[in-house]
Amino acid sequence: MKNAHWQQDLQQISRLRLFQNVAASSIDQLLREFRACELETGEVLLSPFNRNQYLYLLLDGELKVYLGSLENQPVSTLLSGECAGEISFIDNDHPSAYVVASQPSLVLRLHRESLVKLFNQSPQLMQNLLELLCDRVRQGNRIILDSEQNANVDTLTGCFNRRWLEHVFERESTRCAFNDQPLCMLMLDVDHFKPYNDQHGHLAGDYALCLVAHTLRNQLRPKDSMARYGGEEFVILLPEIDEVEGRSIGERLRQSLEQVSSFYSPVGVLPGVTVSIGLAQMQPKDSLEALIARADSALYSAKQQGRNRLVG
Ligand SMILES: Nc1nc2c(ncn2[C@@H]2O[C@H](COP(=O)(O)OP(=O)(O)OP(=O)(O)O)[C@@H](O)[C@H]2O)c(=O)[nH]1
Repeated sequence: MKNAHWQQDLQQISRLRLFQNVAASSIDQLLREFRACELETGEVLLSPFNRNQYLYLLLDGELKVYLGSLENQPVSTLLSGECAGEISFIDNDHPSAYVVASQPSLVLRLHRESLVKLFNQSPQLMQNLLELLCDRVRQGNRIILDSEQNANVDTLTGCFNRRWLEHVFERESTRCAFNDQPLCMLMLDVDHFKPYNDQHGHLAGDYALCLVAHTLRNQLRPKDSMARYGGEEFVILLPEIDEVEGRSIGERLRQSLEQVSSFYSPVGVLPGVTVSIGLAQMQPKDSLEALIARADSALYSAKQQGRNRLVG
């Protein structure tokens, strides 16, 4: 990082979030504590491995924020007017993220020794700093929520995955048991999927799985839950549905796929697929494992009996 010559521009400074509503007379005095520096593209401004002593204000250019590793996707982009390093500037600890210049950038930096001076000179500036910190906390929470959600979603089909099924079963089984309501599980497996892949290619197989997920999901109620349980296996939870009704729902789902003789995909027109289905109704005190074991054994029978059918 090189020191830069910077022509003080009060109008530009008063637009910075940190200086909003700070009296112009104070800004002039406060700015004496700041130094201007230039960053080259790719230069690492903050790293969790180096203690940070500075608060940075981005005047020009762009900074990217990375969590964990520089190999990851950036979690946010800082544009001119924004701050970097405020957390480690205040708690005098290591930064929690990498901040890297993604363009040649100009920053103003402030050493933490000046913190007390700022505190005395401008309560408004300290309030702005606190608001910036609140933004960071909220942004961090959003990142946690997003990554939690991604960890629950299967990237190929957009269905929820096995991890999420565990979570939702806990909730739905407790709710149904409490309300004295039944709960049914359907376990579905695509028939002859290995030969399908062998004949049409793995990518075609991927599109067939998307077709299955899309066709099934479109027929479910909002309170039903569908997860991709494994490669070509899906699990559906039907709260407040008993075995009899579950059978007719499963049968309807099976038929809806049977009726798709071919479908359009980015690799051309492909034949449809059928599914075999195992059905099981939750028994009192059933664990997810126990219910899955019964649905799986019914599915095995459906395969044994010739596939493209429902057993349970
Ligand atoms: N294209 C694709 N194939 C997958 C995916 N996950 C699993 N498979 C394939 O699914 C096939 C499952 O084959 P098997 O378990 O032998 O069963 P099957 O050929 O469907 O036969 P039955 O289940 O007995 O009707 C394997 O060839 C896996 O490679 C995936 O995400 N995409």
